[in-house]
Amino acid sequence: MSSSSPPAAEPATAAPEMSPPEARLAMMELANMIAVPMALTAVIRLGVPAAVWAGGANLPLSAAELLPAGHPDPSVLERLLRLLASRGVFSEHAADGGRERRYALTAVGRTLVPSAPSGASYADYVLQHHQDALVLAWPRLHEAVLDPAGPEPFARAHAGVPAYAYYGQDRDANEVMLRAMTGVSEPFMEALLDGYEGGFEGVGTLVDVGGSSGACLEMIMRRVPTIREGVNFDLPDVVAAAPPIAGVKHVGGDMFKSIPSGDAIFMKWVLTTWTNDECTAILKKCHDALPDGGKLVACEPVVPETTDASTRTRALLENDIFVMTTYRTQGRERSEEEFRQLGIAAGFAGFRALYLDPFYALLEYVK
Ligand SMILES: C[S@@+](CC[C@H](N)C(=O)[O-])C[C@H]1O[C@@H](n2cnc3c(N)ncnc32)[C@H](O)[C@@H]1O
Ligand SMILES: O=C(O)c1cccnc1
Repeated sequence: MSSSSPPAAEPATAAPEMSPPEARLAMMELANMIAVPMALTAVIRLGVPAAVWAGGANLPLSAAELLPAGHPDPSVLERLLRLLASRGVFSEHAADGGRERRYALTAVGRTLVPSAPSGASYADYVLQHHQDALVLAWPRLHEAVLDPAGPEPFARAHAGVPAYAYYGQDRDANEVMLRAMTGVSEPFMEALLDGYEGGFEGVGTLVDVGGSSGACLEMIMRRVPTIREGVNFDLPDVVAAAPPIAGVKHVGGDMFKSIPSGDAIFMKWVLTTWTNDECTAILKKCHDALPDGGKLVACEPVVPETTDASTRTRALLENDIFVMTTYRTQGRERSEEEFRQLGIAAGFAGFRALYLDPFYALLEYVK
């Protein structure tokens, strides 16, 4: 997938007229939707995806086989697996003449198993989003509507401490965040590097702003050997927990104050969490750190113009509300035009968007 225009929207199908019982059923499903991510979190905490995958075997296993021998009641786990099979995470197989249900991972379920040497996967992202500290913010979502200029729900739930500062104060939360970002970024970076051929040509020093563990930078440098030096720039507490990477210098600091200079800047999933004014401030610091003609390569979700029921639209709109709840009420997914305008406000002369992946777009700003 590589294009300068976003993936086509699903044809706008008029919502079929539902009978009252069908409508009540649809609302019953929505009212209990929390069961899906929490069942997912539970099976990950229990190590189920890795046990089923078993190094690539992916043989259908029963709940009893997934639990320690002598477990008093495997039916509790089986109920979670049935729900997740109905949601496409597991495939269900009948065994023992239909008396036993067994479960293997689908393609969706396989995203929960690490595919890169870091050992991180989408399972870490699921765990990050459903840890107690983040879940506590959700019941306060309506307060973001009533007080849109006030603190975001996460800060309201944590005595005014915003999420990034909270991670810095809590070793476990910091570790979970690093793994979550790595787990989501690694498979995307493969797609980016396949589609953005020549994009880093002529770059000797590349700075990753908000680079977290440095996993993205490591992948870029493995594929583009002409980059001699990588600078992984993030908050001091974050780089302190990042693993050493050959050719990469971890630098702690604050992107609102100053950003290390380089031939080009990479920045992934940073702008979405900040307000328009904060984004302009970050982009201005990037502009200052680049030579004339230098590029900022940003990767961010771009919100679709149309509203439909496709998986892509739902994933993007749900993530927009996650950002509103966790990072900033006015931090948000933006349209391509909004990203272009942010670049102009910061002094960038050129802009283009490439759609190399259904979730993230590549936004290229040229000084
Ligand atoms: C959502 S994460 C994205 C991580 C990584 N770029 C990726 O996509 O895998 C945003 C990153 O921005 C970093 N960050 C937040 N505030 C920052 C600041 N003031 N200066 C530098 N980095 C910051 C966070 O610590 C975090 O690692
Ligand atoms: O964890 C997330 O979903 C996330 C992180 C940064 C920016 N937007 C979303």
